[in-house]
Amino acid sequence: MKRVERAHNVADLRLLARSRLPRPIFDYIDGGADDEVSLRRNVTAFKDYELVPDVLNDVSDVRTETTIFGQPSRWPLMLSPTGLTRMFHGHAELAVARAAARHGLLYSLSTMGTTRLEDLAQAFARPKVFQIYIFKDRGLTAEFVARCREAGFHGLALTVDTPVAGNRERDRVSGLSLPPKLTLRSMFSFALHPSWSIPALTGSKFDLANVSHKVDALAAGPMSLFDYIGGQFDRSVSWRDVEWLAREWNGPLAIKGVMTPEDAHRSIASGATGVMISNHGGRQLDGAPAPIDQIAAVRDTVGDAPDVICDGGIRRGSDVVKALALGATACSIGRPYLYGLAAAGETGVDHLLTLMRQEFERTLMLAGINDIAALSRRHVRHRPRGSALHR
Ligand SMILES: Cc1cc2nc3c(=O)[nH]c(=O)nc-3n(C[C@H](O)[C@H](O)[C@H](O)COP(=O)(O)O)c2cc1C
Ligand SMILES: CC(C)CC(=O)C(=O)O
Repeated sequence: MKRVERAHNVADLRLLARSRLPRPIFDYIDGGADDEVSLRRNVTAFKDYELVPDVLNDVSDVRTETTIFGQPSRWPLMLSPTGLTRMFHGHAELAVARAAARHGLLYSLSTMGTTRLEDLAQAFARPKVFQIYIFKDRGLTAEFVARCREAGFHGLALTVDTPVAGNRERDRVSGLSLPPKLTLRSMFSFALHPSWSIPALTGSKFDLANVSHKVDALAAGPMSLFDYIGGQFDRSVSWRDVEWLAREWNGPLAIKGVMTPEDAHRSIASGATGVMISNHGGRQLDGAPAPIDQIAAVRDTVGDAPDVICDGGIRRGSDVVKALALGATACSIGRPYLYGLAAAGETGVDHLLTLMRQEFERTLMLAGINDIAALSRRHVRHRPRGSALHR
């Protein structure tokens, strides 16, 4: 049995990823902003919800299919956009997208991805979403819309929680740069991981494939992520941009990084078809609430039609069941699939998606649910930590 197949859950895959990657690269995936309060809370908040089961409901056939961004999905999970994916494994975004396709799930490609959107589209016939960061060069945004339409992307996600880079102290300590460079502190860790380091430092590319034709910031040599974001991302982004993008794209559009019912309402009023409730996996505003805790209020405000996607902290299939019961259309994951990718490439992502799917289906059956449409708020009960039921 391969080592990755002995991983029984996301936590096991995380440990495998940690052993495979030089520490600065692992920390870039794993870390969050400031004191990492939101990073931890995103995960633990799920444990504050109990699942209240029904029984004797005939769960021999469980219906899990749904629609996200107007596209069919085998179950209510999608893969969030992550930048710089080639740093974690040489097969990068294509490996993740292929595994997602095998599982009948939507994949999202980041503006800051390391695969051209056209190449991804060609290799990935399944429904796909492009995530947009708005650069100071506004021409890029209009270009993305045209390129995505031409390449056959089905939806856009506009990330709005990154006007500046969050203060990721693990990256400051490790001296993480684009592309990675050796520092005195990191040299030892790179030397201990030759299978990562040799191809990485001697040739494989960290090309920001979708923007590098216009933004040549890295030409002068490695720079920190903080400097890159500070130099390139547009801080003046506002609701007018949402209205503009919704008009230009005229298709499924989610605003990623919305945390409140008010902003969710405004997103839909501005022309978006959905929101991703997200604090960027605790990598931006530390102290922001956990997405799971915001779902019910957001759903109550926007009504039944818009996509409400819970993004952040999902580590078990049972977490997806809880989010759906509270009113989410689906959940989206970042780190879990990156741990799988770093652990074993496409096989690792595949294994992760199999594990989460099994957990999801098992939880539904144990909770007496034979159709996800039947999940409702009576299936969850909020029991904040400290109750005797929690460790
Ligand atoms: C390494 C890494 C890179 C990320 N890059 C992006 C990105 O380019 N664009 C974006 O909108 N979100 C990005 N995110 C945030 C994810 O899309 C997602 O919101 C987050 O990972 C969800 O939390 P989770 O990791 O707990 O699942 C990134 C997250 C990680 C861990
Ligand atoms: C390259 C970055 C902007 C990707 C990102 O959003 C992140 O690291 O959280």
